[in-house]
Amino acid sequence: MAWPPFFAQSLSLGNPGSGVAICLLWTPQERVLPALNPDEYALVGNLYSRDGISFMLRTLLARPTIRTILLCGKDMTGSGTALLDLWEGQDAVRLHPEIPPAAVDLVRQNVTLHDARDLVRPEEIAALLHTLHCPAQPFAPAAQEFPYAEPVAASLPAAACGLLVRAATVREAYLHLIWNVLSFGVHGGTQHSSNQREILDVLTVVSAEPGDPAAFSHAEWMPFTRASLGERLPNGGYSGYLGQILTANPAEGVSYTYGARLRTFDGQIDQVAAICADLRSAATSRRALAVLWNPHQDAGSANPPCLNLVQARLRPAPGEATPRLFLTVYFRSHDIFRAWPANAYALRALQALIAEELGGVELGDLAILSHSAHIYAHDWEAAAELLAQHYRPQNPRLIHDQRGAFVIVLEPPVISVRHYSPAGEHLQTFRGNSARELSRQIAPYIGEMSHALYLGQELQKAEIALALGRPDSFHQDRPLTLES
Ligand SMILES: O=c1ccn([C@H]2C[C@H](O)[C@@H](COP(=O)(O)O)O2)c(=O)[nH]1
Repeated sequence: MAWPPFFAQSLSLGNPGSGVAICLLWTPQERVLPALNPDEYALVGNLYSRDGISFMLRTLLARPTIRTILLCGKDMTGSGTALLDLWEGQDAVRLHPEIPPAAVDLVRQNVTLHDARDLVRPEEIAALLHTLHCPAQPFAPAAQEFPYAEPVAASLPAAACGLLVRAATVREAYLHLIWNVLSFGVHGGTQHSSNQREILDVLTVVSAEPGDPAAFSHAEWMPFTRASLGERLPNGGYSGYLGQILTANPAEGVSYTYGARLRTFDGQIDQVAAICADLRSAATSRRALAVLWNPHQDAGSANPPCLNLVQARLRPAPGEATPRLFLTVYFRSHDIFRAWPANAYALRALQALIAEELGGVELGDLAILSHSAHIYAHDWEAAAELLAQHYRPQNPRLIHDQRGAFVIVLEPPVISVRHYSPAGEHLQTFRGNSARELSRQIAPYIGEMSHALYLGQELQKAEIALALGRPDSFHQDRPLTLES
């Protein structure tokens, strides 16, 4: 059996006859090892995370001759404190479930932890080690090894609030949203019977969904039919769900419609007409706004509207001269799986209707801010199945960075990086000696994660070509040509 069984490359072996292991926490081994006498320890390693404690136990049990652990080095993330807590009998650390409690007890009872946390000076660690005379002495009759299963996390860590999702169409955005809520949504109860996963304040920006309902990106696998969404009628009206949002016609079986709130607020105000009038009188207006929350009716109501605010803006898109019509909406509560796409299509139709009223302006982005973006527990399985069938992560090379492009050129002894706008205008130039230095300089100007990863790889290639004295071997987007 190979020992150590895990992370062997990250551990330094000394004298198998010693019963001492040194845990350096976050302090680099290469700083400390030169000062130590390798006869005086069996093993030196780090402990960066709480998960590492399980691997430490596995290593000790796989060759049960280590009787003292010298715990020193910088305790950056509290992993050292967690280790001590475990030795003191607390159950605060989640250990790998395959390690039986009896095996954990065996280690705790037979291996002494020598607490010298935050001792970082190599000479001081060496001096302390010298005082710990502890030969290898078995504390168990045989080695114990346990199976190891990769973890499957139920929910991944993320910021408490705020997520930006960009997509060309409602269909594409819908799949991204489901993936995000299932992956990062916080589990919790609701006022309804089912539990949910929820992200707070998700801003979804849809840039290229057609405004004409006949051309919507609807797919037959969405949880509502194309027929129920409705269409534009020859008389200028709308049928189905579109009718409920764009017209004041009452709908059967619902206590209110968004259309009634938009078109006849408090029984009288046509807020869509008001938005159009406002933008017609002042194209730069920031006051073209409709509210759907009516305090007279909604405070304390059992069924208040989820869509609360709609704002329209006329503004040219970057690099363009003529204004487009942008629409931003706010939902206090959004059922991402069942309601989001139908809401999004109807709002795109509303955006198109306002643009048409304003003389046929082009559509800008539709921005939907969902305060509570959730998927109910009874839909988790169907939502996951939908992803399995239809969600393909985007090819990072095809994601367009609206903050521009970077061209890397070697000008020995420096690397130069030219920043261009999406329209090809040269904006600024950065110069530096290493990939790390340039990464730091350009990071604030990169708009997409995939673009940052790509540039990191290209910069590293440029640095290697420079270090090898072969600047000719570097061409951005091509492998290094070192053979010739
Ligand atoms: O246009 C709508 C109407 C309703 N809902 C969902 C959001 C919530 O899941 C539920 C309303 O529940 P409360 O937030 O009021 O508890 O309906 C939407 O997502 N969009």
